[in-house]
Amino acid sequence: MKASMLRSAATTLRRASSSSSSSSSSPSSTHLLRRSFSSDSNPDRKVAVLGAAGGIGQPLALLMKLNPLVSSLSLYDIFGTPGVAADVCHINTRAQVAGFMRDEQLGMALRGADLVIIPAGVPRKPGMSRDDLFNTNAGIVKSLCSAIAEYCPNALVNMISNPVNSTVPIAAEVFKKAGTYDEKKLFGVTMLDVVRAKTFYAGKAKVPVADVNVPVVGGHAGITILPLFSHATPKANLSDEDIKALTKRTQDGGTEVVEAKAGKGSATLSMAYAGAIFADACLKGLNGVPNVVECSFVQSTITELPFFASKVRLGKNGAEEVLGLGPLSDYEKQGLESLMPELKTSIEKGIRFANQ
Ligand SMILES: NC(=O)C1=CN([C@@H]2O[C@H](COP(=O)(O)OP(=O)(O)OC[C@H]3O[C@@H](n4cnc5c(N)ncnc54)[C@H](O)[C@@H]3O)[C@@H](O)[C@H]2O)C=CC1
Ligand SMILES: O=C([O-])CC(=O)C(=O)O
Repeated sequence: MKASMLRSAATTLRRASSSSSSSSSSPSSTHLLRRSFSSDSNPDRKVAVLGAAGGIGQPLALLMKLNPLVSSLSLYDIFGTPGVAADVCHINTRAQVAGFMRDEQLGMALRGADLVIIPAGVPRKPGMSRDDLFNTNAGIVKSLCSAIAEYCPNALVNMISNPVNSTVPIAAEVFKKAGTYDEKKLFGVTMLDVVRAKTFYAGKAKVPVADVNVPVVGGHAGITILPLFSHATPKANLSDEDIKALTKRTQDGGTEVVEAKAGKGSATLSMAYAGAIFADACLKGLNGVPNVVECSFVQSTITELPFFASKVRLGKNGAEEVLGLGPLSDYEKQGLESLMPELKTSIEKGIRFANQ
């Protein structure tokens, strides 16, 4: 790629990144590209991706390889990882890449990891809900989390596998049983909801997308996804109808992609982007960068539910602070009330499964 083309790609990505909900400058693939060519002065960090040969796993592996905060990138799947690792490792950036396949190599993939990202499991087809994935993905997540407890109990875990509203509680229970649970280190990745809310808001409000911040709270399925457009910046004078339409589109964003892919899976590229941004925020937190704030589904006391997505301050130990919801509009209050029963059921389903 010519230097001018690279500069232009980096500029586009930098603009996208500056719209993060972080109260400081948030990371992004912008950074990932721009800083790929800078010095290796950051501390060593090992990142493991479980499900690395999949639709999300492959582009996520690429984006993590571009991240200068990563010194070691471990790619694990039940098949296909030697090819993905051979491909990605030719990129002339800092991270040393290794591919691992099948159960017997899972320990090696995980040992020493600072951050484990889990996009392993089946995606939706049209007509399915995320909860329809539970029967397959719950078992996958449970066994991967048992291995994390054994081989890298101190790692941060970024859970992408659906249904996130249940897989995060499953992971928590597995870690509790193993005696390794630290609520600060377990994150359900809801960043794609934030990415979508920002994109849709910018389009409707006609403001530069790079400047937009929108927190998204609750969970990660249908009405449990609650974008707080009353907190959106820059402020815009949108009608109640506009806000309703934006909320619905954000809640149905995953389904929009599932239907467009017509049986070939769900969001992969936008999810890899969102996952890479969230992982980068976690690494920045671990490295002591101040004021890194992103939304995530975490153990929480801000509502009566044990897990809830909201803004989280990331630090050296993971989730240093779970931020409250702040004032809500009447429409958001209604949305919050409506989502609680469904989210409660999904959380309890995960906890029950893990304790069977
Ligand atoms: N949190 C979020 O916002 C989003 C979550 N997702 C979820 O991410 C998951 C993955 O989606 P895709 O990558 O599109 O699916 P995919 O089917 O393309 O890839 C999944 C990968 O997981 C691997 N896998 C299966 N069992 C495994 C195990 N025990 N250990 C390691 N790897 C294993 C498969 O071999 C495959 O390569 C799905 O559950 C999907 O619903 C998707 C989009 C957004
Ligand atoms: O909709 C799905 O099944 C995948 C997903 O979680 C999303 O795209 O938000």
